[in-house]
Amino acid sequence: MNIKAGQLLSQIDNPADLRKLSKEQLHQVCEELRQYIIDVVSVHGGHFAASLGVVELTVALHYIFNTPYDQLVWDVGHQAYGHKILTGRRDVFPTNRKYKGISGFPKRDESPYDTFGVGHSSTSISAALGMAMASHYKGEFDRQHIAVIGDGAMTAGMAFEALNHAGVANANVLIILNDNCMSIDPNVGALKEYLTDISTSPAYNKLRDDVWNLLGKLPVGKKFTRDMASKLEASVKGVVSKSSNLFEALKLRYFGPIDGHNIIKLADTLQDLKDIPGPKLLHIVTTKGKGYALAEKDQTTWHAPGLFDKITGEIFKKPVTTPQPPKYQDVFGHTIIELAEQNDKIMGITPAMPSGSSLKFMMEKMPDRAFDVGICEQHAVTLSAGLATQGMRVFCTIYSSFFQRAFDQAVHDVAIQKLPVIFCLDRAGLVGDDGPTHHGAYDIAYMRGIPNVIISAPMNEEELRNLMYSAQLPDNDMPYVIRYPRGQGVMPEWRTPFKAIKTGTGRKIRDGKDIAILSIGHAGNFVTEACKELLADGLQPAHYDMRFVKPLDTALLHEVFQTYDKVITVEDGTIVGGLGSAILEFMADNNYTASVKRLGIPDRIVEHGKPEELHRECGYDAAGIARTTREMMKDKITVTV
Ligand SMILES: Cc1ncc(C[n+]2csc(CCOP(=O)(O)OP(=O)(O)O)c2C)c(N)n1
Ligand SMILES: CC(=O)[C@@H](O)[C@H](O)COP(=O)(O)O
Ligand SMILES: [Mg+2]
Repeated sequence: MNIKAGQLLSQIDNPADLRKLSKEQLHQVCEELRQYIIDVVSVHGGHFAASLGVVELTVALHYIFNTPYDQLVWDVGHQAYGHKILTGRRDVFPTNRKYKGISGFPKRDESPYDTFGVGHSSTSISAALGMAMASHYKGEFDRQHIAVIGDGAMTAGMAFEALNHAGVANANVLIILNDNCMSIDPNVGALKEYLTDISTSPAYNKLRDDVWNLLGKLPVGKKFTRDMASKLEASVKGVVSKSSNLFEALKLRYFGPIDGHNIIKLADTLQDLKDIPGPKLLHIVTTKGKGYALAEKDQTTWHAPGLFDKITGEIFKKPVTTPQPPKYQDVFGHTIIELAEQNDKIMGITPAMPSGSSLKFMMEKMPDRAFDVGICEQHAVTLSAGLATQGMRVFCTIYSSFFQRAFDQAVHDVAIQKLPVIFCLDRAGLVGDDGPTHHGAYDIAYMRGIPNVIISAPMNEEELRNLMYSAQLPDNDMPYVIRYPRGQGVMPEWRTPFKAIKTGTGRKIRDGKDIAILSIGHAGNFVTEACKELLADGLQPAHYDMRFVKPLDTALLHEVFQTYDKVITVEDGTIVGGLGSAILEFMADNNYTASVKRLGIPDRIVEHGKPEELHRECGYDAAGIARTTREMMKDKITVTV
């Protein structure tokens, strides 16, 4: 379907075209940009509500600043669709997040306007500050550096670390705090309450008006002078003590809050702020999903709704005739409640993904035992460690790629102290459309080197339940990782009775001849499929579901290497340091020789696309496994004519 951009938008091939328009025409540009996002995302999918909320900001930024010379960094980048459309990617926008299409996030090698690659939150202030410091060093004093960060992303430690530095750095950086009171789910924490207070407090509103009056007195086109700056500071002091404004206390000039949907006010304000040197923060208030009523009303659902009918708002579900297996996240979400009903020491922690991880079920049912702590993975892990010191059995659920943030906490606070925190690493493996920033590729590799840690992965829903059950039993006194992928499992009837799985034991799924395939986790199902194909060819591979990467099931591995001289390992994770590497180490340590082929995520960045497309590209879908098996078995295949 050919989706047409509106009359003005279709003529904006880059921000220079936008800058030729009058300020009054910006209203129409905003309207057309919003409509184009709705038209394309409804048909092609992607993040939705966040981009709608920053339409006016996006237009104002590219109108006022000289991008890409002035450097604009979007935090997370899920809200940057308008930015992509205005910066030369309007016509390819329908390929957004598709295999070989443009990325759903800003990406440096995609456009000079994408100054910094993003996907994970709370990096924008550090990155923009780095750019600003480099400009200062190079004498590029006319260059502007802008970080756009949401109220959710602002809750992360990294953002505070950057603010702490920005306030004293001699650098020209503007931080725009896009406050919509939402993360993916409603934002949480004291900062959120503080921002609400600022936005509603009469003292701050008076301060804001004074500041705007002062700015309004600036002669058009005249630079903001030191004199003006000191008057502005005096006005700030006159209304509230500087130390009572968090950002002022951190030595950033604070402006706002202002209405982030008033395009003219935004443009004027940005124009004024351009002339104020040094670190400063503009607080804007916006509505996530602005301009699409259903999204404004249910912002969590419309964060990334999937395909929908833009007129009726109906979100399309895949038509299904047979009972479907649940998503792994939902098996986690329901199972933790069942376990918590039996074990009053169980608690649940998620850093900002209550819906995505399905911990929200427990948060609703047991609000004193399950918590969203904001986009704070490091805190989530050490908090879990603290709870564990007091005998709590904590299930800390984190997306595999976001868990990378908390590696040191996993080592220093959990593993060294041998605290039995249970890490449920959701979205492990290739996640699909979100691409390389979100693939859960590395967790096995980076956790495997840490002593005292158990690493497991279920092949199906039943195993996930049983691993969760086993991890919380009193006889487990070790940190316990359970990794599982995005999306559905394979068992429609998944509410199976709990059975303990002995740590470090795998299982034989099928006996075979000549070759054994060892898999970990959900990818074992690709092996099952491949085996069906191979059996039809007359080949008989054995299949073992290892279940644990650490400790390995050594008894099972001795059986494998004493029986088979050809082995394939399959994992939905990097082959560098993953299950395959662990098997090679076992072989070396035990003087086994066999031909081994490792299948998994290769040692390169895998881009975005549907998981099936990516598994195929990486050669560990069923067809790839069957192909590798045939190649290894070439000498054994007899061709009958
Ligand atoms: C480190 C990390 N943790 C979690 C996420 C998942 N995530 C993506 S967007 C988002 C909400 C961000 O909220 P905010 O910054 O306020 O932006 P908004 O969507 O409200 O515009 C979250 C939690 C992430 N991208 N990175
Ligand atoms: C931008 C971001 O980080 C999240 O919105 C992420 O895309 C969610 O992924 P899931 O769709 O797998 O929950
Ligand atoms: Mg927000």
